Amino acid sequence: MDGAGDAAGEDMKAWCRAHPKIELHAHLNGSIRESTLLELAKDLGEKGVIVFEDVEHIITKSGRSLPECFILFDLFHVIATDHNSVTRITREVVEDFAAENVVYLELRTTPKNNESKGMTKRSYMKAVLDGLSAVDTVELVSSPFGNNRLWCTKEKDMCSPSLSIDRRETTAAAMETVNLALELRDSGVVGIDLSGNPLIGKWQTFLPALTYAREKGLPVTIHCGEVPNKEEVNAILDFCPDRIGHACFLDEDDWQKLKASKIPIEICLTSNCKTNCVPSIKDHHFVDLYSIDHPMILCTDDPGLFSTSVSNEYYLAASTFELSKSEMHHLAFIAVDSIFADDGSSIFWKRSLKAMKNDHGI
Ligand SMILES: CNc1ncnc2c1ncn2[C@@H]1O[C@H](COP(=O)(O)O)[C@@H](O)[C@H]1O
Ligand SMILES: [Zn+2]
Repeated sequence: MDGAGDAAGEDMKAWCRAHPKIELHAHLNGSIRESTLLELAKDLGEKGVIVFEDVEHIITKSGRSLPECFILFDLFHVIATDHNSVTRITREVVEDFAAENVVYLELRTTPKNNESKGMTKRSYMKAVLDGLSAVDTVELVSSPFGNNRLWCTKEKDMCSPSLSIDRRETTAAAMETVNLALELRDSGVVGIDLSGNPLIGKWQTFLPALTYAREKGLPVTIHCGEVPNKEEVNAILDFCPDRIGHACFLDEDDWQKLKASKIPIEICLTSNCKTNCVPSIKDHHFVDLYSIDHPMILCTDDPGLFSTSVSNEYYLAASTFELSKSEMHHLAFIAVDSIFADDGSSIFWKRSLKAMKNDHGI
């Protein structure tokens, strides 16, 4: 790239970082700072719970296949699953998103039982909610429009948690998670996610809990087509979730169904590339979906695990698909239509972004 190209790239990078953004697909334990993971692992090493030297290189390794990611998550859960560390990582993760001008964050996490730490799904979620309350005000990057206006003055309120069902769980355990989510609605929980190793578990196991969530008015998002599984993709599309994540391995007839359904898709460019779910970013299904205006949201999936950020995902989209600032602005803005928070806050965020649009004539 020549000097002018470099400068344009740097300008777009700064613009993507400073632009107000919405993140709708991030897993708490996939978003932990590497420095925190290393520190917690070192502590456990000193206590003799793990051998630090054995895990250090696994934590810092950058390229990982999809199966390797799930081995790593099991390690993260050993390192980070006690109440205090859950509270700490939640606070840090939200502050990190806020620091790059994420104005609304749906952070999902799998409530966990861990008898050895006296942890139940409920106490795990209490630790997460404590972390949200402990979020400090973050100094936001300045606006891309030359003033220093803050778009999110109360970072504490920017995060709406969702509860994940892990594909390793039974129907009863999935049901317990949905009941917990319903119980915690007043504390800000906004939805249910189905995630976990896509090679494990059967759709029929989770369907009763997902149907129950829907009956109770709790929005549902589902990891769909992360590996080829036509039968399941079909069943998910028939269920018609409020959003889906990934959508990498779909046959032509599934694509037609998905496009007709207008179900918003959480797009995770780096995650899909690093786990070899797509051959390269330029071959990503984003291109086809963008050309027909299908609702999409640029997301990170696991910013810690994949060394990325929402700003970086925006920059990747802008630079790979040659999108202008105004096209990127449109992409950031339409994400508001897919958030799970109730109408009031949805309208609020929409207004914030609209005000910016009017003020700056974008
Ligand atoms: C890479 N693509 C992915 N596909 C499917 N599930 C994923 C995932 N990335 C993360 N998770 C799910 O999120 C958990 C970690 O966060 P929490 O402990 O819930 O906060 C993982 O154990 C897995 O169940
Ligand atoms: Zn995910």
